[in-house]
Amino acid sequence: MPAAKDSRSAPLIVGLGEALFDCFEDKQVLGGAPLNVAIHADALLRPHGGSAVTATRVGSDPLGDEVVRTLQQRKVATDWVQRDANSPTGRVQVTLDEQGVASYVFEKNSAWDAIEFTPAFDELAGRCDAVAFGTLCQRSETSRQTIQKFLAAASGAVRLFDVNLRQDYYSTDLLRDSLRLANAAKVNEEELAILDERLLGGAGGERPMPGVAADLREKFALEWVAVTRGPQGAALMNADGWIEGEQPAALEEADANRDTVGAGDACCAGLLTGTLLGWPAARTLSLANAMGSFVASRSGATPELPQRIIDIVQAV
Ligand SMILES: Nc1ncnc2c1ncn2[C@@H]1O[C@H](COP(=O)(O)OP(=O)(O)O)[C@@H](O)[C@H]1O
Ligand SMILES: O=C(O)C(=O)C[C@H](O)[C@H](O)COP(=O)(O)O
Repeated sequence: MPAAKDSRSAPLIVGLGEALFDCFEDKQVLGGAPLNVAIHADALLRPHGGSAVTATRVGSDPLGDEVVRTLQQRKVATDWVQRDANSPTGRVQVTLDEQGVASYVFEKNSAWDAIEFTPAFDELAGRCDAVAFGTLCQRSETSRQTIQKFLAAASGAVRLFDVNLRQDYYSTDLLRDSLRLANAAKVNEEELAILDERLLGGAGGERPMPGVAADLREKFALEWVAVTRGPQGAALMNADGWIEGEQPAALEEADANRDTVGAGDACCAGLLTGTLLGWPAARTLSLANAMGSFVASRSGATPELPQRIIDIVQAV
């Protein structure tokens, strides 16, 4: 795994992007990859004196208030939550299939689209140890520029591109540019096949995953490429080759109303935590799988972590 920026004892992770509400048929749940990563990573790093935050922008509306209130309840600092008086907090319509697998339709022109690269963001970028970002948070020209500036200022950090591909919001150029800004990537199987086809000249889905991950890693000079594979768990390609962790738990004892929303984000929190704590890749992947399967077994993206997961991070 890439080493943390230095051996500081209080690692700091930033989830950079849009905090939003996942709107299901019968409920509205706070989410958005950056917020999910921040809440989970903060809980994981706390026993080590570390923390995580989200750098985001929400409306000056009741949903924006709820974002701030939820972060406060989960003891995540809100200093980098910008408020926008002119545009609403983001919302996404989520539809679940019979397996609880989600598809998304995003509402346009949300507060995030006007995210500013402020001196406070600059200061945060300069001292964080890891930052996670995706494609969705680069819908507007303003947000694209803010992401670029933040990542340039975070040049010493682990910069994880979690592709989080939503079909309406990506172009090949955006994918290529994002991979160039990153030094690590997390994709699911479908995203890996799309990147193979679009950026590596593959037929898409025909080549074995380790080979595609190795080519992606080499082409974009990434330290590692993690591939999430649903119930098979995550694996990653780094300088040592293709590495697997302990498999995720089956979802037998899962909530009846479970959904997979946020499983990938929880996995990212585990990947970044293990990386910053200097763990071997296999152990990091085991934590990522424990996180992913726990969140996949529950409703919503940010259930409170059980003690058995905190025990994994606490054990030396
Ligand atoms: N059905 C499942 N059973 C056990 N673990 C799961 C299941 N679905 C997801 N996970 C865990 O969550 C991680 C992320 O899920 P996945 O659906 O592959 O990613 P993404 O949400 O990014 O598309 C997996 O690597 C695995 O650890
Ligand atoms: O921000 C986004 O990209 C969203 O779609 C909002 C969702 O709350 C999560 O991001 C779901 O993420 P995963 O299920 O882990 O892939």
